Amino acid sequence: MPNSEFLQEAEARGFIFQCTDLEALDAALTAGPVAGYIGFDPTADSLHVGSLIQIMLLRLMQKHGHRPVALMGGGTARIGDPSFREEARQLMTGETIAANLRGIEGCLRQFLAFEGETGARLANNADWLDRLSYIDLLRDVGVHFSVNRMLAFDSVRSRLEREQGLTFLEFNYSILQSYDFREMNRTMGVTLQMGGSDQWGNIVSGIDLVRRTEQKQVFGLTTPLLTTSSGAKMGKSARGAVWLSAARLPVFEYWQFWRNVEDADVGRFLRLFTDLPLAECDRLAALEGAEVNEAKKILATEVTALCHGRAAAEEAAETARRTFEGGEAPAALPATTIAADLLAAGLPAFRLFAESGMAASNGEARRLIRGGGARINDVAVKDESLMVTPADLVDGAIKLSSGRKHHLLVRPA
Ligand SMILES: Nc1ncnc2c1ncn2[C@@H]1O[C@H](COP(=O)(O)OP(=O)(O)OP(=O)(O)O)[C@@H](O)[C@H]1O
Ligand SMILES: N[C@@H](Cc1ccc(O)cc1)C(=O)O
Repeated sequence: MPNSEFLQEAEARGFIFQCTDLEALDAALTAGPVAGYIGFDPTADSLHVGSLIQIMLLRLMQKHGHRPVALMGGGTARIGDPSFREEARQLMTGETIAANLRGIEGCLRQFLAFEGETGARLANNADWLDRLSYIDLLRDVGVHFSVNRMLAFDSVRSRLEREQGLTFLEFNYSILQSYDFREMNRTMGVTLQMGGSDQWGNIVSGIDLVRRTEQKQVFGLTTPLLTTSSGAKMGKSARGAVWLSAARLPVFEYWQFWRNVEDADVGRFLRLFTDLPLAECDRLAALEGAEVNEAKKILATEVTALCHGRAAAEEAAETARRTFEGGEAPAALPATTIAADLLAAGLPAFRLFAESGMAASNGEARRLIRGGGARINDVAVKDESLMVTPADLVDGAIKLSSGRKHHLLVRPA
């Protein structure tokens, strides 16, 4: 059991996968404030819930009096991290990277407090990587890297085994991430780098560089790579990524994503993604039967409040309550099923009305929608081609209404 409060809570909440030297890190954290960083490449203009565990870990550091540093990879995004990726990333233009940086900074600011003495820090590695000169870099840093060792990392193995391989551009990525660690150690006193378990190779390379050139011990800590209980990579839904920016994903849909998690995930997600005390997470995780749904609503509201503010989260919860619990009790409504793969692929609203039997044909469904008489989950359908996907499921069903009196619950089967 670690002595430092940060590691104790990180462990209890399920954040820790691997650490390069847990005992020594624990001693450093116990001795005083530690600065630790996590890097985020601006590969899109918003972060998604896959990065949320990393953001929550930075918050946890801050809570326990340590200094979190969020590094935006404005420089590394020009290369693209090949770790565990099947194919090279599309190269991005300078304008795209600049726009993405603004979006990502917005996401990070939603979660971390950057003000004041104990505030988090925000950095951009373009500030130092863009200035590097090739031969100097090779002599200063390249000399400490063993190609044999770089090729042995799991994160690049599958690429090396395949014909199209790994470009020399990508091969340089871990050198630059290692350079970041050393640079931030020198200028900001950063002694810890964290990240998802896919970052292990890059993190260990950085630790090695600091040890060789600075004769200092620094640390690496990785989180598990989150999947849902059914094995899907966390963060992606049938509609694509679950984005943290409201411009990309409306707050209500974000709330819904958390409301619809699998029963077995409720406790784990409460511990990782909310600030609720552990005892409360355990209590909610132990609920069974219909009560699990109450726990999921609390999860959805708490997670949404951290990302979008409490008022927006409460509003989403209230919209859901009105939509699904407002009118008739959903259990009392007639119900039918629709092929699960049809819904998984997404289908236009008019087809759902026709497929489910709420309208006799596609034509009748279109007329119903045009006439303003169709509602999905109690929200009027204005566009007959509105795509309906599993993200619209609430308690496993989609409520269709035709006029005021005719309702039908549609469940995937
Ligand atoms: N499902 C996940 N669970 C835990 N950590 C994750 C997950 N997805 C991403 N991360 C972590 O978040 C940080 C940023 O991830 P990354 O840049 O690979 O995401 P991405 O590029 O948006 O996703 P993808 O690789 O699917 O395109 C890294 O530290 C990574 O390890
Ligand atoms: N390589 C990380 C991002 C990152 C960039 C620079 C760093 O110094 C650290 C991490 C990723 O792909 O998620």
